[in-house]
Amino acid sequence: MIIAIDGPAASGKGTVAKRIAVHYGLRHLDTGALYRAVARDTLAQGGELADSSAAAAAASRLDVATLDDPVLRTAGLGEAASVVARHPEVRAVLLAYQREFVRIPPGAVIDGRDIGTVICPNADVKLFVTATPEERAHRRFLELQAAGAAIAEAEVLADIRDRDQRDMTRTTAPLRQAEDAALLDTTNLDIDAAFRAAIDLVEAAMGNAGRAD
Ligand SMILES: Nc1ncnc2c1ncn2[C@@H]1O[C@H](COP(=O)(O)OP(=O)(O)OP(=O)(O)O)[C@@H](O)[C@H]1O
Ligand SMILES: Nc1ccn([C@@H]2O[C@H](COP(=O)(O)O)[C@@H](O)[C@H]2O)c(=O)n1
Repeated sequence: MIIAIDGPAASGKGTVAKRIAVHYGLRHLDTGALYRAVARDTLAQGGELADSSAAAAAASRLDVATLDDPVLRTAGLGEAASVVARHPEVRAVLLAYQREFVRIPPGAVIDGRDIGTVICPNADVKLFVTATPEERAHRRFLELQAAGAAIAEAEVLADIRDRDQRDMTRTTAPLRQAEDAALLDTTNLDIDAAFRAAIDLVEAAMGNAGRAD
């Protein structure tokens, strides 16, 4: 089974994806970490984020064992990831890894920006998780603050708006809801409520009537 989850930054898609994966005993892939790692490596190798050749070279050499590097969660690498993510050459290299990941039985829960539209257009279930920019900025601010980052909430909101704009307007694989994806707005839902709503949508898409609780 393949469950594809897309949505903008800090909408809660990764949190929901991880819990759905545990619930159904599936593997989980956070594809944002791939782009963050490519940005990290491009810079570490002395390249420019805007240089598609340097970024594609970093993508081809990517060591997926480094995807749990805590530095990937910093605000700067979120922004940097959205720059390398604009290069079609980078996306082509990462597409192969993502398709291979979901192909392994029993399937996977995979979250990102273009999963339902490009990576897994035939996924069994597609969700599009969203929330208002203000709510997303607040959540990301709390997360960064807990990690010890000194950043103002207004700055986080400005970053989120910039990133939304870049992700939605790029030519290759822009962020958008797939026509057959179910919408989950988590603005007024806490994590448990968002998870239960997500399970209801997954079960409905599979033709079942079960609940998470
Ligand atoms: N429904 C919710 N209510 C409150 N906080 C939430 C909710 N869902 C997630 N969070 C928190 O918001 C932050 C962002 O969530 P998460 O990382 O799941 O978002 P995301 O969409 O995967 O973000 P990104 O695309 O940037 O990786 C985390 O700190 C998470 O704990
Ligand atoms: N499938 C994807 C996933 C991510 N991106 C880009 O990476 C940036 C960081 O992603 P996070 O989910 O970790 O916030 C994101 O802003 C996108 O530019 C992507 O293009 N496709």
